[in-house]
Amino acid sequence: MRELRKTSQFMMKTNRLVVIRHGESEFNLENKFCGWHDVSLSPNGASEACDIAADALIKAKMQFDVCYTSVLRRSRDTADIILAKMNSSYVPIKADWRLCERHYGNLTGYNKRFIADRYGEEQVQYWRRGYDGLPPPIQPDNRYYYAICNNPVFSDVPAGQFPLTESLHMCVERVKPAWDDILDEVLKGNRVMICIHGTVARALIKHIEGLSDEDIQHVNIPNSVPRVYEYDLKTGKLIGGGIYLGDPEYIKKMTAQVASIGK
Ligand SMILES: O=C(OP(=O)(O)O)[C@H](O)COP(=O)(O)O
Repeated sequence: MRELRKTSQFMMKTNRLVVIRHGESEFNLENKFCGWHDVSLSPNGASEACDIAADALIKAKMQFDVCYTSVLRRSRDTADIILAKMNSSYVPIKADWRLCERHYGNLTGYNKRFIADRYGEEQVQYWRRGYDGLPPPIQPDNRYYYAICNNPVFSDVPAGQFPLTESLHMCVERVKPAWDDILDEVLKGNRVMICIHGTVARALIKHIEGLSDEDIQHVNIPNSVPRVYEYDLKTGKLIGGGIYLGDPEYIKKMTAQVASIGK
């Protein structure tokens, strides 16, 4: 991906878009698969949204006209915190179920190390990062099954489309129509922030950047680090970006932590 432009060349009219993963959640802290379970940010996650995400956006002099989130509270709360710190709480937030995290099936709620010890690291990494890796469907005896099925935040999910598990591939197909709506906003010149989740961000990034099924397996998204894209408003083409805002050493460390199965 090319670098963002530093100066206005040939009077090209462009618009920037930010994709960001929510701050650390309670399940991120406990190293548990989360997916469609609706957990809160950890105290550290709320601080990250304020001190890492918002500060990076303020430093880069970014402002927004509209923000997209999933319907899950870790995504919405992160957007609220960022916009408040930017003195931009007036920015409308559009919560869209199609931007929810990948449904982690029956892995939901389990510690990743526990699952790796039971099924082996190779199998777990395939479930986590293989493009067609499909965890076993969630079962009624999973302790989060009823909380997920009965969560009213999912009331907009059309009948027949409520998943019991999802691969990254399925997540890409779910996110494409939502992305078409978002790209319309970007190309109208509205400044958009998308505040979402690790795997649905990978689905979006694969689609936006045209990454191969193989290459996306190696992409890991740290919490609370803004990733910027730039579009040519005349042609509608992506002309730069996929660039993180923030301290490269911090980003490298946090990305490695996300890639790891952990303890
Ligand atoms: O729900 C999740 O992502 P989220 O914390 O971004 O919402 C996943 O549990 C992240 O786990 P993974 O990085 O092993 O795919």
